[in-house]
Amino acid sequence: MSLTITYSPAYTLVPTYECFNQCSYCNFRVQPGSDIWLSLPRARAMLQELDAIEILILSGEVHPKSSRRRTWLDRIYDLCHLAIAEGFLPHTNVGPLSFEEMKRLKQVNVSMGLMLEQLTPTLLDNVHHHAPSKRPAVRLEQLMWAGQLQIPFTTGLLLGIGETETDWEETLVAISTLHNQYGHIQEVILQPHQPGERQTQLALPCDDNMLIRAVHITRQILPEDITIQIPPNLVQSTQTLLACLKAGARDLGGIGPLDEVNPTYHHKTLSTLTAQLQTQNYSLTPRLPVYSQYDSWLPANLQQKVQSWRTRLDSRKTLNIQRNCEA
Ligand SMILES: O=c1nc2n(C[C@H](O)[C@H](O)[C@H](O)CO)c3cc(O)ccc3cc-2c(=O)[nH]1
Ligand SMILES: C[C@H]1O[C@@H](n2cnc3c(N)ncnc32)[C@H](O)[C@@H]1O
Ligand code: MET
Ligand code: SF4
Repeated sequence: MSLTITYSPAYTLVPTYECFNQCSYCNFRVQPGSDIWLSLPRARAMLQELDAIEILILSGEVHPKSSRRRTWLDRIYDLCHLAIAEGFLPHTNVGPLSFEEMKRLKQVNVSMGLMLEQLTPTLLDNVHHHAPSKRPAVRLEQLMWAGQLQIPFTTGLLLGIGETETDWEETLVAISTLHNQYGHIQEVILQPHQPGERQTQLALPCDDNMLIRAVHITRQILPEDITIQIPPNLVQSTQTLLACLKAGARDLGGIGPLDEVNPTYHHKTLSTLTAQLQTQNYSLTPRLPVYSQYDSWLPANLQQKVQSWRTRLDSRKTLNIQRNCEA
């Protein structure tokens, strides 16, 4: 029997690249006011004939006290609503939200996400010096609210931004503690930092051995029911990817035409990834952006859409098995 590795067939919509934070490793942000926000008609056009299930809504941030904050959140809500109307399942990751904002977006998302990055406050003196959204207390509170609101949640660690192994452990223990309380963390991303062309401060990439070590440590600390996700385009070799799987990673995250956060690091095609995984007897299979144990947490209309996607995926798999048997 082969071991199943999952990925989410995804397409990313970016409401705006403008962001009031300046994380020194970011290749995504532009100055507030210098960007034209994604309009609904343009988004509708982008969503035509996509081979995706998940729509990842990934955004730069408008300051919580700005007069434009309400318009920004409305646009995010409307984009999620549009994605659902077009037959997709939204997952929103747009930085910290107020409790009310999060509650509102729960109505139009099958899961949501926010990277914890790292809990250590030392990063506020360097990479996060101009990034108030990255204050550890603010992000921890987000994870707690998501639990209270019963939102299936994705979080993760950004690796190689100047933290120590003890910092990883501290962050992972905090995630475990919150999950033990609310049971809402479906997956944890181990995101190796990779330099791009636009970041304000040149920095080294996260070394592959460091990533493999992080997977080992993570598997030891996190509860069994949290899946470890590795973005395959950010590892430097196939060997490393296979070593991460051996160490306990089970998911490759959203795979689509463009990684908006790291646009210079392209994904391999699914058939290449499938072949590479097969050499070690892993089989690659698509999944939804919500793990099935959380289906009952979703609003009724979204439960219906998720059910029909599950049926579609199951029949696709049966077809594949039949084809393999005939071949
Ligand atoms: O294509 C990407 N997808 C990213 N995703 C998407 C992720 O791969 C999928 O949306 C989840 O697996 C949900 O199915 C994130 C989701 C989060 O909630 C938090 C952070 C990320 C980071 C990225 C990313 O850098 N690139
Ligand atoms: C959406 C997520 O993308 C991650 N992120 C931001 N910039 C980079 C980079 N250069 N390399 C890898 N990950 C990055 C952060 O962890 C953020 O929370
Ligand atoms: N701004 C959000 C965050 O950092 C999501 C996008 S980052 C490119 O959490
Ligand atoms: S990583 Fe997110 S919060 Fe930081 S500057 Fe980039 S878009 Fe803004």
